[in-house]
Amino acid sequence: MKYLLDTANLDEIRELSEYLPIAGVTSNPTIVKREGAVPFFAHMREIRTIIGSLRPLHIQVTARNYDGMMRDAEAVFRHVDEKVFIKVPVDFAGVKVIKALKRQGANVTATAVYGMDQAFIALEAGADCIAPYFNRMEALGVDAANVIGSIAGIINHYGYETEILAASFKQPAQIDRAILAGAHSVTVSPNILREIFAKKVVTDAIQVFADDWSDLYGGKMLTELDE
Ligand SMILES: O=C[C@H](O)COP(=O)(O)O
Repeated sequence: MKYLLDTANLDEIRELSEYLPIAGVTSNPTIVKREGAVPFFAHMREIRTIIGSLRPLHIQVTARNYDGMMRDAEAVFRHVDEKVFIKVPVDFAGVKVIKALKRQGANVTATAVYGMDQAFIALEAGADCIAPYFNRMEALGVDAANVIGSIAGIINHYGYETEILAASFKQPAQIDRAILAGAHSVTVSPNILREIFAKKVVTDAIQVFADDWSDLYGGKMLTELDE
């Protein structure tokens, strides 16, 4: 079970990967757009510097056809590095790209997955990761946990090495459901991750501990007590 950051914000990546067990970083063009028209490859190289070479960095192609997506992938390899997971939307052309990149030995993430049909084809095309869009499926009335559970079942049944990298979360409870359904990893925006720790019951409980300690020892910290 791994948590990735679904953001291109450098400050957030620095802080959250220092505090939380963050396994990598993902983005897509919409996420990059939130940072403004940054120098794209330099920005991605900076993310790589922050997370290091061992944690996966997923970067999405932007072209709409096979040749363009392959050129996008080559540009990412040239300007960032060859370990990047190339995120490829699972449309008709995207499946051809997934197959071709896997023949080259590249790391590939199949994205924009809204159902089992796309996921099963991406599995068979050899994708390393499949990114089902949890919240977007729920918004369509699809049982997202069931989709993830079914993909996980097929992966286990046939022995695929592909991992489910669940994406598109709008509430912490959706992350829980994706993991329980069988997602190997989840990619989550910084604000949703922070929400996990901002629950009032949690902050209240911790404050009571602090208040009780302060009452007991007249405001002295544990390290200020006599031996
Ligand atoms: O790259 C995939 C994103 O996780 C999609 O998230 P979103 O539904 O919040 O745009």
